[in-house]
Amino acid sequence: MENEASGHSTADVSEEQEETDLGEELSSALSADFDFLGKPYYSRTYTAVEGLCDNYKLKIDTVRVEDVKDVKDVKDDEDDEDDEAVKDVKLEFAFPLHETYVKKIIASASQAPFGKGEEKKVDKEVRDTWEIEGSRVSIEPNFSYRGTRSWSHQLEFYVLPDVCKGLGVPLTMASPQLELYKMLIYEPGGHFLPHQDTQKTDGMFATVVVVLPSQHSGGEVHVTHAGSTAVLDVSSDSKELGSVLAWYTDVVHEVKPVKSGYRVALSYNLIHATPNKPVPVFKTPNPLTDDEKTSRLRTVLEKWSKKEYEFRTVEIQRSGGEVKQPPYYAYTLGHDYSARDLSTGIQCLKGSDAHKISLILPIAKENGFRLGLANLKYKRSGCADDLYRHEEMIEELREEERQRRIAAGEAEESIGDDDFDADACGTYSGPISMINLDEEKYYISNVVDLDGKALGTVSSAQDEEADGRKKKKRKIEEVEIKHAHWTVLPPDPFRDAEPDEEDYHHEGYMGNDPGDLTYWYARAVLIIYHERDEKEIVPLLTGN
Ligand SMILES: O=C(O)CCC(=O)C(=O)O
Ligand SMILES: [Fe+2]
Repeated sequence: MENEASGHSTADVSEEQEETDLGEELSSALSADFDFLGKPYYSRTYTAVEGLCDNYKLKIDTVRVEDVKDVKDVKDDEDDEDDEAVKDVKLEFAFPLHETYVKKIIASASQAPFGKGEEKKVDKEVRDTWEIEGSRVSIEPNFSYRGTRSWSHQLEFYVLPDVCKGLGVPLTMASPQLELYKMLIYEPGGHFLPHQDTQKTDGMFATVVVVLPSQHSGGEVHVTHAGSTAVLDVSSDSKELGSVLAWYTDVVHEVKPVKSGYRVALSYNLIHATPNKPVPVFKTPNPLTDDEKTSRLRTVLEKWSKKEYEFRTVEIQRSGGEVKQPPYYAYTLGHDYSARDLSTGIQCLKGSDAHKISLILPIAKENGFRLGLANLKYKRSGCADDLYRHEEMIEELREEERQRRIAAGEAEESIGDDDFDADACGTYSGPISMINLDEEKYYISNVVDLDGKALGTVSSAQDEEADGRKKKKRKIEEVEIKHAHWTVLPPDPFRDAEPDEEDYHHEGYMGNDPGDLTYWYARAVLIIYHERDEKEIVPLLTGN
């Protein structure tokens, strides 16, 4: 669509060159759905070399004896302080967990209930599992191996990155947190029928289970998502090796009965840690792989970097001058961000935008491109269809009056202008649309780099030094984007959007002029340009 924002009417310009397709190719590469990264569930066994649980010991605080009826054999050597029926026994076990150890652990465990929220039930048909509160369980380095790092280090450096990658959790977000919920022990026959996990705390979006080294067979987890089921079976190396299982909370899962041995696991809640950001959800796969999508973008940027695309030049016939396409693009993002958000740079980005830009950034950097963020405003103004609407309204009222007269048996159904007072009907106040587009303009403001620093400013220290007048000048208002039909991607991004604001003026229906209608749309954009063009680009984007 040709538009006023170019500053020239179509009659003034003629295309001088073949249309370049950089804008089109870039738009298509950037519009790819980069969201497919993972699966709704994940499992892996850590190798002997990785030794997830080697050199660690399991430590359990047994409960106060008086609180537990069926505690079997937790008695410690240094026995009772008489009437205080309190035992604060700490049990410690090295891995792998032998049967005798597990029996001791079970002695201070209780039957795990199931159910939603407050309503918890124990029913061994549904769930036959022993459990111990997470707060009573810890894994610590075994004293004899001094160099061993903390268990939380193992979680942070092995388990969490693996699980996030497996589940496709965008890595630009602050890492989600693993919070120990329960220790679970399955004896032979132990199982849990199909269910979904409830969200136990705010921001919880997945369950992570660390299956500790303890020999068993059976106890595989069947996970079902979108109609297909997979089996997560980590029992074969369970004697020596630790494993991890994970699934999003909307995945239905079942723990099949343990056939032999003991399945001992730590269940963790995986909690989204970034405030005000959407909780990760599993995205439906897109037919193109991520690699294909990123390599398509890489190809476009490499070609652009090597100047293999022509930017457009048009001749202004009347003056004989020339208009050149500015060498940058503004690609509309999925979410909107305030100026304040943008001042934090890449950190403000939400969900799919965060993910997309984190993938684009290294490719852009490699090829000498700079990325920025900005607010984009789009204004469309034209004529309102108020005259037609008003006319329609009068027609409807006339028809109602005609029907009334027929029903009342009044002589004539035809109503002339004279016996129907249109003025008395008031003004039309229903919905109004635009019937004639007179002008459209795009404006850009708050252009920042990915650190949130305003484009064209040198450093915040220099900002401080600048006198008031200079500062004011730096405070960039809105700059009109000339040739927006070349620069803004994807083309015509607001075609199907609802306006964010609407402005309507009319003179009253007695005049013959329709009202003026203006629609405003706002979105954030990703700015992309080659570093060699920075000098040319900055004034265009900042007005300075
Ligand atoms: O033991 C497991 O692997 C999973 C247990 C489970 O599904 C649960 O605690 O909700
Ligand atoms: Fe579960």
